[in-house]
Amino acid sequence: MERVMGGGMLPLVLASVGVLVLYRILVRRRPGAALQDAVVVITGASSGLGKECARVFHAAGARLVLCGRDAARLQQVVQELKANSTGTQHQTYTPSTVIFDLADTSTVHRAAEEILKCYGQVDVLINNAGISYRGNILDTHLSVQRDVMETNYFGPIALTQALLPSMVRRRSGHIVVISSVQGKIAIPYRSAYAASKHATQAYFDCLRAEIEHYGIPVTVISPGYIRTNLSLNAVTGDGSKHGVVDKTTAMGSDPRDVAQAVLKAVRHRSKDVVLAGPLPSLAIYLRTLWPALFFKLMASRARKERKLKDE
Ligand SMILES: NC(=O)C1=CN([C@@H]2O[C@H](COP(=O)(O)OP(=O)(O)OC[C@H]3O[C@@H](n4cnc5c(N)ncnc54)[C@H](OP(=O)(O)O)[C@@H]3O)[C@@H](O)[C@H]2O)C=CC1
Ligand SMILES: CCCCCCCCCCCCCCCC(=O)OCC(=O)COP(=O)(O)O
Repeated sequence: MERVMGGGMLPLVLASVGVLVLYRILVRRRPGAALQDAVVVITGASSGLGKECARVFHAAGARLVLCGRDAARLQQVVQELKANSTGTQHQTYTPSTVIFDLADTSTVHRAAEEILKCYGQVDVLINNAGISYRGNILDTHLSVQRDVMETNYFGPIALTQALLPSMVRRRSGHIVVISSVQGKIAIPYRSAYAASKHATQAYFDCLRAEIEHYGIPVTVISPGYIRTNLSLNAVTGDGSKHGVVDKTTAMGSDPRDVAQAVLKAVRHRSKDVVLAGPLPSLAIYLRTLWPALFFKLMASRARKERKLKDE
């Protein structure tokens, strides 16, 4: 009897694996949703990943609303996009800009109204803007913990909540947030940043479940290190700028590749995407499956960082 079952199981397992592989190939090959004429709002579009997202969504024919705090830098992005419009496969549009500070949630409602006035609707909101932090919890002012939370968490959720009713009315739209590997694992000397990204992950996971029945997908994207100004602009425990391009940042992924991955995730309405190498990905699994080992590794990482600082 056992031999009969064993002999019968193998083809079944092989067939299941075959179906799974075929499914994955087909899913990868799906062209995904078209973005021609879609109204795409990108926060933090003046630099780094946001600017590269602006490039790829513009080239895909989206009508962009670019957001940031610095009008001149955003205008520069608009000029660059206009200059690169010729020869693209799709019809392209000159982006609109809306200037506001995400850390000042009292202005976010007005900004949302301004965003909606641009094209009368929002098809994709990409919450990308953010700042990072470096510091030791013992020496970090509570105001710094709060400020990072305002920019990375309260700002994006205020903007999302202000734009959501118009999406619900149309039963159409897509909410995207750029989180981080640090939204899934917390590493030493990043408390404010990791906490803000964990909060982001939790909020948007709740939102996904709550608005699924309106046909509005929620995509959380968690990249590893990217070559941008993030570490340069990071704040320290006393609120001053870190002002250094860290080695990890300098050796990170090309923001153009990450922007292409964001485009793909939007087209495929992916729910949760980790864009990182094998070690961070392993660390994410370890945090859930073997937390004791993960905590040991993080303590050792903290020891090493302390030693480097003391030298
Ligand atoms: N670089 C990396 O290694 C990684 C980055 N990420 C995430 O990617 C996202 C983009 O960061 P990245 O491109 O790397 O960094 P950059 O510093 O290059 O870009 C950050 C952007 O956020 C905007 N921004 C910052 N603070 C505010 C604010 N208070 N109000 C409005 N806009 C603001 C900045 O605009 P301006 O200053 O012009 O107003 C800038 O355009 C962030 O959410 C970050 O956490 C995730 C994983 C890794
Ligand atoms: C049994 C063997 C297990 C091996 C497990 C290895 C564990 C390695 C730990 C890896 C930690 C990776 C941290 C990655 C952090 C990251 O990518 O963050 C992205 C950012 O948001 C960067 O922001 P920052 O301001 O920190 O530059």
